Amino acid sequence: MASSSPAPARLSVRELTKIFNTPEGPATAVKDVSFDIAPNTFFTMLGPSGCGKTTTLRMIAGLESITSGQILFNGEDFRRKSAFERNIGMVFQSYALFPHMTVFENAAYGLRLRGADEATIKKRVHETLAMLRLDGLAQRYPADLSGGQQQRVSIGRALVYHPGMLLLDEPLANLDAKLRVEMRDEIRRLQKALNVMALYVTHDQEEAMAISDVVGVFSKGRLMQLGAPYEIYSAPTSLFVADFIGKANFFPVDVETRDGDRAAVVALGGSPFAGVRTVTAAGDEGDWFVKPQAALMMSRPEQMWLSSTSQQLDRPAFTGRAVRIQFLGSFVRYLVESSQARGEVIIDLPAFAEGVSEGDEVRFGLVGEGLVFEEGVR
Ligand SMILES: Nc1ncnc2c1ncn2[C@@H]1O[C@H](COP(=O)(O)OP(=O)(O)OP(=O)(O)O)[C@@H](O)[C@H]1O
Repeated sequence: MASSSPAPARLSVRELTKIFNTPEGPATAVKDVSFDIAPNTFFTMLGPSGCGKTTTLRMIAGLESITSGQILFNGEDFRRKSAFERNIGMVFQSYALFPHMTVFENAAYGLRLRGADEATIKKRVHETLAMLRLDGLAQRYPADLSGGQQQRVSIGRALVYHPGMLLLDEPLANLDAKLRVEMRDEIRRLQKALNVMALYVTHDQEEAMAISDVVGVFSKGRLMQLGAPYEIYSAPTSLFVADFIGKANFFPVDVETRDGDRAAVVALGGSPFAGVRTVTAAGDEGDWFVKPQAALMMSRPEQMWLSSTSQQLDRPAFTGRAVRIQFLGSFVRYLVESSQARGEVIIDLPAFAEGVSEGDEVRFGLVGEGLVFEEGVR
């Protein structure tokens, strides 16, 4: 007979929209958001304040009604289930522990609600507290714990009944920087050990990159891009994502010719570069960059070279002035002012550039191709 173990849970969100009625009239917080998350994935919703990530999470949790769209978990329509029936573990920034209950009772809460017997409760709570290295603190009250310990208890409380999905809304925001890094590694370790899907909300892009299998970048209620951290960093599909994730250098260019996805561009001052065009909105399959057309070319700081003006060059270059040189341990950062760039240029090199001091005129350029975006399309 075939094994009867349930298929691992998959999440599908379809054209999810949330419109709030506010005193100023209807306000769209989430607009046509769709994504598919594979079983056991650590998925992070990332974006600036007010972009709709918390509202999306709350709709999945059943804490917020849905204006339109669909949420399917394991093929089941979540709209037909109450928050309780969705069997979700939830962790909040504020911990939300019960102050009058011990650590043990806080952790036991979800099991009691589900009618578990005392022996099961004892076993599961002890297992969970041990996993979170809280075993010695079971009889303490939340007020007698550090912030990090309180957050561990709230994670334990969410995991103890083996939820189908773990939802975390900025869980580390109240912790100091060092503890945040420790806790994010621990959350990731637990999620992988328990094989549970995690949906995580943060506005901290480094945290999102470090913890996630898949990141969804949100802006103004829309999902702008979904991908592995490496993908959204190295192949952003919009100016917004290019700018929001990591550091980026932008150069105004004219598109001279194009061939499929590739463009030959000319920078201000006449230097020719090669670029890969990246599209953003739907519906731009047709003509793009009717030549010559203004665009922006993007490159990451570690995808740049830099040299002193005394060196002979046989490749296209920008010119500028190195206004600041920072030794940052594993790399050296050059901040360059150039009339050919939009804003200050950041160039990260593995070692000091020969013959370049602060204040010197420099030449610099892209290693390989840049990404070319239509200006203004974000
Ligand atoms: N109950 C509500 N009534 C009216 N508007 C709301 C409500 N909740 C959220 N909003 C609005 O919806 C938009 C999205 O809010 P949401 O909290 O989802 O953003 P967020 O990306 O999680 O931001 P933050 O990181 O600041 O929490 C915002 O403009 C917010 O003001």
